[in-house]
Amino acid sequence: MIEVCELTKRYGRHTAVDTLSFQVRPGRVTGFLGPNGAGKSTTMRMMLGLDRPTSGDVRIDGLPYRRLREPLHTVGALLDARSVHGNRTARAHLGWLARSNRIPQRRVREVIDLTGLGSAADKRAGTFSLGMSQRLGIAAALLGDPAVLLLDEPVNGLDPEGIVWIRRLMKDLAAEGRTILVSSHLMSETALTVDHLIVIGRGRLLADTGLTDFLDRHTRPCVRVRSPEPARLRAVLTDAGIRVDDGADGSLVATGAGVERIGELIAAHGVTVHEVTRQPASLEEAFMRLTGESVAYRSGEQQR
Ligand SMILES: Nc1ncnc2c1ncn2[C@@H]1O[C@H](COP(=O)(O)OP(=O)(O)OP(=O)(O)O)[C@@H](O)[C@H]1O
Repeated sequence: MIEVCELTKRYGRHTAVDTLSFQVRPGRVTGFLGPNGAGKSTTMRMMLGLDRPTSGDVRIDGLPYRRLREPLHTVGALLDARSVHGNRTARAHLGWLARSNRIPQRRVREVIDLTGLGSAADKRAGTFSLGMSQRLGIAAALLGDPAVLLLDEPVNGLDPEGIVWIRRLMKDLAAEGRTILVSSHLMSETALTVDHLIVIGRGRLLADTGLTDFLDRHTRPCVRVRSPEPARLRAVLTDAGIRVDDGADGSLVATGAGVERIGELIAAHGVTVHEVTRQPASLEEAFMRLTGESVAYRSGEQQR
C-alpha cells in the first residue's frame, strides 16, 4: 500500500505537487495519469525518497522510504530506463544490484528469464534499444520480489509483443496481491491494463476512482447506427435532441443517448436499420474532458 498525505513540492515559486493525498491499494493495477508537467514523476520520486517533499509525506507499507530496512524487497521502481551505466552488461548490472542488497544471484537469472532479456543479458547496456533498456529496468525493479511496484512509462519503446507482455505481467503481479502504480500517456493501453485511476493536473488530485466509473462520469454514450435511409434516421434522432455525426462507411454516430433510447426511437418511427452498436467509451476522451482545464502546457500557448 502507498499512502500519499498532503504532499507538496515547490521548486522556487513553482508548485509542482500541491497538497496531494491518495492511497494506492494492493491487488489491483492503478494508473497514474496527468498531462505533461502535472507532477507525476515528481510524486514518484518523492515516493522513492529521491526528492524531499516541501511538506506532507509518503508512506510505503506504513513507512517513509528512508526508513525501509530493505528497500528493494519492499518497493521496486522503473523511473528512467536509460540510467544504467552503459559499459555494464545487463547481467553485471543486475548482479551488482543483487549483491549490494543481499539478494541471491539465482534471482538475477530468474528476472532475466522473466523479462525476456536472455539473449541480451551479456551485452553492454549502452548498446540496448529503448525497449531492451525498459526490460532491464523492469528486471531491476523485480529483483527484490517487492510487494510494491512503481513504473513510470513502462511501455515506452516496447514493441507490440513487449506491450502485451508488460500488460500481462502487471495484471499477474496485482493478482498476487501486490501494489502496482503505473504512469502512462498511452490512454488506449492504460484502459486495457488498469483497474483504478489516479488523475492529477497541475500537481492537484483530479480523480481517484475505478476505470469504469471514470469512463461513465466523463464520457457521453455513443451509438453507431447504419441505415439504408440515413436522412430519415438523422432527422428522427436530431428531432429528439440527439447529436448526430457522420461515422465510417456511411454510418451515423449518435452522442448523448444509449442504445435503448435509440432503439425505441427507431422502432417508433419505423426506420429500417442494419446496425445499432454501442461504441466503447474512450479513456482518451474522458481524460481530455477532465484535464482540459489543467493542462500546464498547450501547443502554441504560453504556460497559464
Ligand atoms: N528539478 C526540478 N526543478 C525545477 N522544476 C522542476 C524540477 N522537476 C520538475 N519540475 C517541474 O515540476 C513540474 C512537474 O514535473 P513532472 O516531471 O513531475 O511532471 P510529469 O507529470 O511527470 O510530466 P511528464 O508527463 O511530462 O513526464 C513541471 O512543471 C516541471 O517543469
